[in-house]
Amino acid sequence: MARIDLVDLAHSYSPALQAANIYALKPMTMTWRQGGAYALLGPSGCGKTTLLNIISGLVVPTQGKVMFDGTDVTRLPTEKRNIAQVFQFPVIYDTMSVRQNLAFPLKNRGVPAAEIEARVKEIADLLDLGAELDRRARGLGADAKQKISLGRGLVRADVAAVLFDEPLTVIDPALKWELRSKLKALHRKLDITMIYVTHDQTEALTFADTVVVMHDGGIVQAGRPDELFERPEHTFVGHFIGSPGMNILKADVAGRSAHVGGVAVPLGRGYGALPSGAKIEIGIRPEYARLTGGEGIAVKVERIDDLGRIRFAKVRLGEARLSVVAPPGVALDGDAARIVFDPAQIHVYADSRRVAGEA
Ligand SMILES: Nc1ncnc2c1ncn2[C@@H]1O[C@H](COP(=O)(O)OP(=O)(O)OP(=O)(O)O)[C@@H](O)[C@H]1O
Repeated sequence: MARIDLVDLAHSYSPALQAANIYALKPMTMTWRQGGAYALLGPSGCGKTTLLNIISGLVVPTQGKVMFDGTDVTRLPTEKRNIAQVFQFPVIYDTMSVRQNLAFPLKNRGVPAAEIEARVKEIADLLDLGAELDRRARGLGADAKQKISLGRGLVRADVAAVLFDEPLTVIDPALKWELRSKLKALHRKLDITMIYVTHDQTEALTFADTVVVMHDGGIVQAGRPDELFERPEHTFVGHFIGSPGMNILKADVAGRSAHVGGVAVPLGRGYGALPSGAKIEIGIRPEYARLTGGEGIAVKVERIDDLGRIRFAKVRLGEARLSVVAPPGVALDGDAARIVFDPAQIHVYADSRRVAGEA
């Protein structure tokens, strides 16, 4: 168990790339607290695996330090870092039984037999592998094999951290939900620092208590799932989290109102001088904008998507397109309609970063 500090860390994969100022990871400083459940979330190519490999020791960063509980481990090889890793595909011994597979990391470190037995049983029960303990791994399906991999990653109580790299990729969709909940329960019980890499927001939001969102080699926000939803610090977070994502609209902002395509939109906070020359946008989640029976801003409805529990309308406001809630009972007369926003839920962004505003 450890607290992990990344201090002024950055990485470029070669001197030539560095000379061209191309960094897979841009300079960052952050702390992963002991016992935290983190998800590292972002689209393909944003630098998640690079960051995970720097923490595990597979990659030495171009710049900066990795500290485990205050000790500099930047140049320490993986096997000396006392971490466990779970990859996309099962890493197990086919010829061994499930029990032997789970016991292996403990046996390797000379843990007493009675302790091994108890720990293997505990982990097997938590992962619903209790009935398979004496079966040979070879005969099991992909799901069960990956469960063994997860178990091998979690079986040691003394690890600094467990790193998961898209661990549920091979798991049947119906089982994914269950395994995610199990991992969360295991985290609560075991009090181990866990870092879970994924590009899937549902996986990240259901597993983690802190979601670290990466974009283009940098961390754009680290926060609780509700913070990412309610107060995205970067337009990328607004757009990437949520389904549909946040509406981001070009605007002119002065005081407590924004102008979007010539239409005035009242804001819940006041904005003094915004950085001159910056790109100014407002962001509003579809859940906080809705079609009305009469009042509000005139828009053109392009389509309605019925998601069962909720309906979203895609509407056009001048040049901008946005998603808004279409409440039950709101009758549409042709494609012309009106929408209202909840002013308290509108955020203002300057060059993609949220501006706090005054109450
Ligand atoms: N060995 C390498 N040499 C040069 N560039 C690399 C190398 N590995 C990764 N990159 C580049 O670094 C950037 C970050 O890649 P990385 O694999 O960390 O992203 P990722 O978010 O994990 O993506 P994915 O989900 O596709 O694995 C990308 O632009 C990638 O092309």
